[in-house]
Amino acid sequence: MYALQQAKAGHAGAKEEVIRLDRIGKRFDGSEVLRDISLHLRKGEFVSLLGPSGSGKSTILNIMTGLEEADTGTVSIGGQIGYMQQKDLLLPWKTVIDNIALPLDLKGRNKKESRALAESLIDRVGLRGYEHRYPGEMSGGMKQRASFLRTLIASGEIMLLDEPFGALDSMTKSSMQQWLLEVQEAFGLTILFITHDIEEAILLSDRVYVLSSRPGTIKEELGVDFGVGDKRSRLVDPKLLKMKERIRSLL
Ligand SMILES: Nc1ncnc2c1ncn2[C@@H]1O[C@H](COP(=O)(O)OP(=O)(O)OP(=O)(O)O)[C@@H](O)[C@H]1O
Repeated sequence: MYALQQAKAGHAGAKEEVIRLDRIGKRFDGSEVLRDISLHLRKGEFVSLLGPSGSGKSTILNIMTGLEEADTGTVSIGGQIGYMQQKDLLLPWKTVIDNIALPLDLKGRNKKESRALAESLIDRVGLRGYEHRYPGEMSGGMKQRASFLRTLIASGEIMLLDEPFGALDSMTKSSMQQWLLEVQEAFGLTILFITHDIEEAILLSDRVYVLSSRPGTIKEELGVDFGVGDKRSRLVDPKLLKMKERIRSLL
């Protein structure tokens, strides 16, 4: 898998573009859902799409992955995409390790090799000791980490994450955010992250696209650069509040 072979290869600041959408438009049943959406991601970036419900965020990811077709505009993708959808659930009758290896099984890969690869990465997602548990025996955060690893193993260096932490309580959410930044660093991932949560977008991202709805358009693209320390220090930075207010005024 490319992402694993290229671990630590990509970090924010690298310039190569891996995704570009140019002037995308989309209608469903005659109703305009997306208008003139242009955005890009550079290798190693963490970019968020922040917007109200119905602004077309999931549709944008569906267009990137080819699940939906744009009516107008162009899509360029330069890498392997992994897509973790909102409804991405683990199969309750399979153990964690079998759930993680499932996409490889579906691709017809050797079962032993698939499990060995899943095993080798289980520490990275903090699930050592839980490999043979069933999803029903695990917390929401653990299930999300297993689901994330399943997506990562199946695909590649670009991860599209549709509200992965939306259903988690605030303490779990905050530890998962930290975990995600560490995994991004370890695997050199490029991440496009959908969220409703303004603070979450600011804490995690290098850039944020703010969308408005009906139809979904990009209201603003904001660079998040507080200048000092790692992203965790943003939590206590006075600039956080200002930026939150600014984004709230756009929504
Ligand atoms: N396949 C489809 N057929 C018809 N309408 C659709 C389809 N997919 C999405 N829509 C509509 O397009 C609009 C945008 O949906 P989308 O799920 O992309 O928004 P979103 O910003 O991701 O919303 P949320 O934050 O609630 O997940 C909604 O009004 C939705 O009902």
